[in-house]
Amino acid sequence: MLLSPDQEMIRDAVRAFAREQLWPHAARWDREHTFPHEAHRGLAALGCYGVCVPTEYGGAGLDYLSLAVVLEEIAAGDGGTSTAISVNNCPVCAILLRYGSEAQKQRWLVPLAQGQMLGAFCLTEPHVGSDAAALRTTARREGDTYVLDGVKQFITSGKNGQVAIVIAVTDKAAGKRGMSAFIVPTDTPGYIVARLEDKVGQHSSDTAQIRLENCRIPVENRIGEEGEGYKIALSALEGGRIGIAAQSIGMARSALEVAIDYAKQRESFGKPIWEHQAVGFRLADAAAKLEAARQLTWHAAALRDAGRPCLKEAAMAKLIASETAEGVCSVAIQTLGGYGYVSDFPVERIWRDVRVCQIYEGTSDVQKILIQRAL
Ligand SMILES: CC(C)(COP(=O)(O)OP(=O)(O)OC[C@H]1O[C@@H](n2cnc3c(N)ncnc32)[C@H](O)[C@@H]1OP(=O)(O)O)[C@@H](O)C(=O)NCCC(=O)NCCSC(=O)CCS(=O)O
Repeated sequence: MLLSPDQEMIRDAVRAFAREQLWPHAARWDREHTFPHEAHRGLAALGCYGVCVPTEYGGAGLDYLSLAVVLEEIAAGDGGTSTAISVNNCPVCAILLRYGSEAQKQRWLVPLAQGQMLGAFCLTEPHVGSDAAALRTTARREGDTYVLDGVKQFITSGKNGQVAIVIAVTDKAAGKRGMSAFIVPTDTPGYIVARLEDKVGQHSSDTAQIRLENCRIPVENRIGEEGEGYKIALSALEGGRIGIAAQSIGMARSALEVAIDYAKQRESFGKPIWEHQAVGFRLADAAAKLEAARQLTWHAAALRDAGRPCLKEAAMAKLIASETAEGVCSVAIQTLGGYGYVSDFPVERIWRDVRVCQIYEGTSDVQKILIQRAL
């Protein structure tokens, strides 16, 4: 698949930003667990917060292929930053765009797409991950308000975000049709950041456990009708998975570039290790697999842009890209030998950052469920 001249221009602009403003700082953000506010402001100014949101709602008015390109470039600069931006785009902005009322779009989508706010998505719970229909968090209607109670787990930007979309049970007896989606500003009393997870990687983005304790929000913050929450969540995850696939590719691409540079400089047995077939073939293999994953991802994005079903293709893209990316990072480490395993070089960090792409927004096994169903 080819990018259009406009998509190439967008790629080049975000790539330049990522090379100058993300990549040089990523190791320090990782070490110091820093959320890079300044870099986020720069990415927001570039239109990265609401890539597929129409311009009348504050977005860049582009398509999913452009979003995939943007996320690959951000991830090539810093994995954790790409995750926060990915979640903000999809599921968060995507849900408000597709299911939000006009008033909700004006109140929440516009600032989220412009980057004045950062969004979080609260589906997963401590005891409920893949089986997303088994949620326990409840939303009880009381007059003109809903009162939310429960615990949400592994929430990207749960602390640094200003608004969260929360999926909660409104009618237990109705099962999958008994869940609803709500907009919860994170400064609402009862929205409690219970803890920040101590993660293997992606230290530049916060992952929080959120306790909702008597958290009262107005009825107008419900998205869509009561009972539509599960469908809203699953439909948004479809697009989100294209984003995670693209991120995986971006992170792995950077690791591969480091490995190629190293292999061309490092000498053993009288010549650069690049000239040893064992090393060169390993890197060639990694580059080929990465390009295949990119093409699968772009294909899923193009289907979505064409308004065609892409549930299976999005699942395939996430499965293949995230698993390929870990393999490519491992090859990069192998190429650097001992130096690949220490923090003097970036490949161990990228390997840590990319590992979670096989887990969040649906594990590899969940992607296989979706693919198998479509066969
Ligand atoms: C494992 C699952 C795939 C199982 O799904 P189900 O079998 O329970 O769901 P269905 O019965 O197929 O669908 C229910 C309902 O939704 C509609 N639906 C489903 N997919 C779509 C779609 N892509 N677009 C539109 N609508 C859709 C479907 O038609 C049904 O509607 P009706 O009832 O017929 O009207 C599923 O549970 C699953 O995906 N599990 C994984 C959950 C997951 O990814 N969790 C991670 C969450 S985010 C996270 O990790 C935190 C990181 S971050 O901060 O984002």
